[in-house]
Parts: sequence; C-alpha cells; structure tokens
Amino acid sequence: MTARPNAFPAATILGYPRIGPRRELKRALESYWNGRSTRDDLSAAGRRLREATWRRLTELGLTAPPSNTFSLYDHVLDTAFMLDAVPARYRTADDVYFAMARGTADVAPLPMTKWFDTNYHYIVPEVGPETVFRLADDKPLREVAEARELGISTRPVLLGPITFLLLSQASAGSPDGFTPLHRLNDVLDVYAELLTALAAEGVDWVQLDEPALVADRSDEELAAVRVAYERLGGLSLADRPRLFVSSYFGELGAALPVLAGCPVEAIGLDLDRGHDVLARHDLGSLAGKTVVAGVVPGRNVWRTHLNGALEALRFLRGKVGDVTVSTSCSLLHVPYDLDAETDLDPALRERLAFADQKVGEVVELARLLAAAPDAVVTAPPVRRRPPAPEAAPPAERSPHAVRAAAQAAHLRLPPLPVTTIGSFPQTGDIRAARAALAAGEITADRYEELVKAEIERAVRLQERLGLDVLVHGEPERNDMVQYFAEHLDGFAITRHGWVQSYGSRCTRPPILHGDVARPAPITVGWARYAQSLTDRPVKGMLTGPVTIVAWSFVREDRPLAAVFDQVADAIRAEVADLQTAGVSIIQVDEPALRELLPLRRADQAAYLSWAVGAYRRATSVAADRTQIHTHLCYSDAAEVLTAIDALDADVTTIESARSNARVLDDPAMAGFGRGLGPGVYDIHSPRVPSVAEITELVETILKVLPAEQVWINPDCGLKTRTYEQVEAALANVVTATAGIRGREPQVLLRSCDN
Ligand code: MET
Ligand SMILES: [Zn+2]
Repeated sequence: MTARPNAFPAATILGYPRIGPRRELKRALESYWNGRSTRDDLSAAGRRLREATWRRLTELGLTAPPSNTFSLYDHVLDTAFMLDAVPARYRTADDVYFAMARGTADVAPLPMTKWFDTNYHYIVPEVGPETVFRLADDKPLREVAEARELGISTRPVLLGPITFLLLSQASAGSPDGFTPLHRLNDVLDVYAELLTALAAEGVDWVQLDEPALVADRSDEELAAVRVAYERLGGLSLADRPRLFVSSYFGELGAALPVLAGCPVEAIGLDLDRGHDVLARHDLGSLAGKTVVAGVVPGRNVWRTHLNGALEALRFLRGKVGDVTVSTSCSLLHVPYDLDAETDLDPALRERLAFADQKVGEVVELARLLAAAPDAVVTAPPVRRRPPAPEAAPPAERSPHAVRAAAQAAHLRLPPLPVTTIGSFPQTGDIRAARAALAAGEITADRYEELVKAEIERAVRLQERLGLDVLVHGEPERNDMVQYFAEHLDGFAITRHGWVQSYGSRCTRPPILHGDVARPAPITVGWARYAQSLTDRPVKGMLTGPVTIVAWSFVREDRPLAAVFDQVADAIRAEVADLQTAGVSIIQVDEPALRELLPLRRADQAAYLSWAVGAYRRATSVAADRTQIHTHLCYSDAAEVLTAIDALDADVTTIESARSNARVLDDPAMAGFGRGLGPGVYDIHSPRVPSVAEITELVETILKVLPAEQVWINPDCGLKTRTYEQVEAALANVVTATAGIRGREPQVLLRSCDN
C-alpha cells in the first residue's frame, strides 16, 4: 500500500472494540467506582488499551488507524462532555463525567438508550436553549499526540454534529417547538475550532460519524446536514484536516446527494446493510471524492465473501474513481479475536471472523483491488440472497374471550393478581456453584441440588409474602438467551466473545450458526419441581424466538424469517411439553421485540410481521386454558403497540414504574384488550417503594385500564437485586394490592369469579 500524499489509506476500519480483549477496561472501571483505585489508575489502564489497539492494528497492516474510538464509558457522552453540554446539576459532582453516566447519591444519571439497531447503549445528552457550547476537553487531540509518541499517526474519529444533536434530548423547560438541532450553528463553532486545532497538530484526515443519516430524515434535517458540511468543509484546508463523513447501519438514501454536494473529501457507505446503493443512478455524484466502501460487515461474526466484496469494489471504482476498503461500521459490535476461541469446532471457526480477522480482510481486499488496477465490473453486482421461505400462516388460538373464560375457570385467580417477571436474585452462591460445575469441581447432581434449594427458597418466599402467581426464580440461568442457546442445537457459545453493551457491561452473544432444534426438554424439569412445592400456579418461563435471535450473532446463509421460524419451533416444543407437565401459565419473554426494528419506516412492517409470526408460532400450541404471558422491558411500548397486540398473549407485562405509568397516557394503550401488567416497582434501583407510592401507581393504572385486565408486578426480573430489597419491596406490593382490593371489591370482581 503505497501512500499518495494526503491520500486516504487504501484499507481502514471505522472503529474497534475498547473494553479490552480480557475486559480490562471493565475491571479498571469497576475498581475505580468501588474506590479501590484512583482516576489516574483508570487513565493509565485506558492508555495501555489504546496503545495495545494502535500497535495491534498497525501490526495487522493498517496505516493511520483510527483514534478517539476509545471511551471510558460511551462516545456520545464523550462528545457531550467535550462540547461542555453538561447540565448544571452535574457540575458540582466529584467526577462530572461519571456523574452524568451513572448518577450520584443526589442526582439521577442521564438516560441511556439503544444505539440505532444494535445492542450498544449510549448516554442521551441534554441540550437546551441555555446550553453554552465550548471546547471543554481535548481528548481527540490528546489521543493523536499519544499515538504519535508511539510513532503511529492516526485518524481521529468524532461523532458528527448532526448525529450528536439528533440523539440529544431537549432539556426540561425548553420552550415548545425547541429541538437540539436548533443549536446547530453554536455546535458547529466548536467543531470548527476543534478541526483547526487538529490541523495544527498535523492531522491529515478526520472521520465524522453520521449514522443518523441512514434513518428517514425530514427536509429540515437534510437542510441541517447541508449547513453543517458546507460550513466545516468550507474552512480552508490550512485550517482543517480532510473530512471523511461516514454513514453506517444502512443506506444514506436522501442524504447521499446532500453529502455528495458538500465540500467534504470522503464519504463512507455501508455496503453490507446498504448494498443496494450500488444500483443507484446518482452514485456518479460521488466522483471526485474518496468513497470509503464498507464491504466487510462490522456487525456480524461471519467471514466476508471476498469475491463478492471485490466485485462491488471494482464496480464502485469504475463509477467514482477513488475507493478505499473498509468495514461497514465500527467493529465495536464484535469480539476481538477469533484466535482466542480455541474450543470452537474447527468447521465453524472456518466460517468466522472477529474484529482482528475483519481487519485482515480489509487489508487483503485492498491488496486484491490494487493488484488489478484496470479490472472494472460494469453491472452493479447483485447480492445473492437466499430465497425467502414460504410464509407459513401463524397457527391461531381461539379468540381471546374464549381463552379468558377457560383460564378464569381453571386458574381462579383473585382480582389484580400479583406476580413477578421471572428471575429472583442471583446469589453469589449460585454463581459460584455454576462456576464450580463448569470447572468440574462439583457433580451435576450436586449442582441440581443447589439449584433446587434456590428454587425452594424463592417459592417459599413468594408463598409467605402472598403472591398469586409464582415463579421458580431462574437460578439455573446465567443469561436468558445464553441458557437456551446452550441447550439448543445450532448454537455455539464463545469463551471470550464479549461485546460492550454499555459502560462496563458486556454480553457474550451466542453464535447461531446451524439449523436450530431442541434435542430435549430444557426447562420442564425445573418447572415440574417448582410446581410440586406449592398449590399456587407457578409460571413456566421461556425466552421468545425474537429475543433469542436479536441477542445472538445470526447466520446469514438463511433468510432471517426462516431462522425465526426454526427458533420458534424449538420454543413451541418447550411450550407443549410444559403444558403436558401440568404448567397452566407460560411466560414467553420478548424484551428485544423492538431491537431489530429496521431504521427506515418502510421496512418495519415486514419485520414486525415475521417477528409476530414467530412468536405466535411458538405460543399457539397452548390450549385455551393455558395462559400465555409475555414481558417487554421498556415503557415506550406504544411505538410497537400494534405488534405487541398482535402477539396475542393473554397477559403482557411492561415497564412503567420508572416513568410513573406515563406509558398509559398513550391513547393506543387504553384500547389494549387483554391482560396488562404495567410495572409498579422499579427494579433498576435498590430503592424499596413504599406502600403509598405503589398504591398511587396502581390507582393511576386503574383510572385508565379496567380492573379485570390489570396485573400487579415489578418492571422486570429481580436478578440484579438482593433478597433483602426484593422481600421488602414485594411485601409492599402485596400490601398495596390488598388495600385496593379491599376498598373496591365490587368493581374488581371478575365475571367468571362468581
Ligand atoms: C430482560 S427481561 C427479563 C425477563 C426474565 N424472565 C427475568 O425475569 O429475568
Ligand atoms: Zn425485562
């Protein structure tokens, strides 16, 4: 790869994981938060990780690797901090940055939400008319200098101004009609200052990430894109580095001609998700710019089909001239290195590429592209997608009214039944037992005894507190998806495949690589044991097909809809077996229903119909008198309410305590015709809600929903809480419910309870 002066490197990546190959950052953060180390220790840990990353990327063949892709918590938070968008209430905290991320004893943290359609979560900045922007932190410059000391020049990566503002929320008290985008000009002042400072440091190129441009954008937003990049690109090349605006997670759509018309030197296209862009007639408008072609998928763990990628690169080169090989997005969303996975089946390993292998792929593709400079592909390469399967119509259950009557007669529950979402606290003992089993230090029989003891503890507690529908507490599960993946054919589990979810939190997504099937019942033994301990109904507890797929790395050689159906069939077999074992209530959780929702509205209906189809396929084997529950964790359920409704579960539990049941203000919510349990206990906080608070919340709910539809439950599972907190909180939930039942018995009496 010979460098032309000021040319963009021939191969690059948009970003790299930062948590550390052995989760070093997680350890460093947690030790700092627990007061076991200093801020300096934490900074030193960060420096070591950055150094290791730049050295590794250089060794793998990248020139000018990206910098400023590291973050102590989140890159959106870093951007807010850098621009001094720090709400006043955090300014007096000892550590302002972490106060915004995690809150303090006095102030709640900024909200956190999902980064587009990934499992990464970012901190939502707050921007108001009063925010005074200034360049308050020089992190991008510091990282450039730090790398240079190692003899490595880097390309700093910044979150673009448009995406930053579109992801921000208006601060409380902003006037009606205000949106953060109204502050664009002020934010651009700071970006301009930063660009000038970077140029003074000798930086050649800077990357501005604008993933928000792959979602539907209004004319006003597109106009803002033009304003931003005419302004920044309009700076003279003495005062700024060359600008590379990267888009990812989909196609640029209407933003493509806008960006193409701006004085920026390079534009990044996601050719994995946005492969169809190759057929666009306006690609020629990119001539004269460097096109950074994201042909190596950054979001999955599969090897790239090098021939197909090369064909796309050659076609693009024929259209636009200067082409660089890249990943489709940052590699933040994949594990570091396949070489660490020595236990994986070699045949599967052959098919996989983690971050380091993907770096190898971009380098190899750049070599192949350069090796035949005249090779041009003239017709846009079409991606050979596997054919869509025949859509099998979802099997139907009887109408809800019929089921409700059968269930009422069978279950004979009191009005406002009290239940929980599934998990009880995961004690240190049960985690230790699982580790001991994995290490071969205890036998499977001993492990079973320990799990049974935990189940009994949870069941006895629920009986003593007076809950109406019990759970077994899920002590046997390390994670609600991994547990099922470990028991189904077609999945592999990695050892070190951690991916950052937020802050210090990581998940290890299973790899769904083959045909999914259930070789044997998974949960039936535990469910049967739990039910044998009590006369009250104990819910069977399963993870739904959509969530299993959403939280795994999924094969791409079959259509997604077909994969959903296979997973659905496995769960359906489990539902059938639970039912045969005498379980009368089965909960099939779908907390990830919204996660795979496509970013563009036009694609959403098709996704929701597969997702809903898979859920119904999994649950429609339930007899009328078997009550199907589902659980979703978020409060803005209204967004996918039609889909939730279409799941056709008999009872749906959602989060609502955190938002004071505001979820019910949505008019759509009032039309929801089946059982609904808006959470009355916020399990995300160690606080124990009082009887009065819970009573008030239930009363708010009863103003909107007919009492015979209402269930009383926490917001989500209890696994992250302690037994002490859970016992106190659930006791208050039961007391509050009993008070309300006592007060309004006639209203609450169910027609079937005569
Ligand atoms: C993220 S939703 C969690 C549902 C699961 N049944 C639990 O209680 O833990
Ligand atoms: Zn939940």
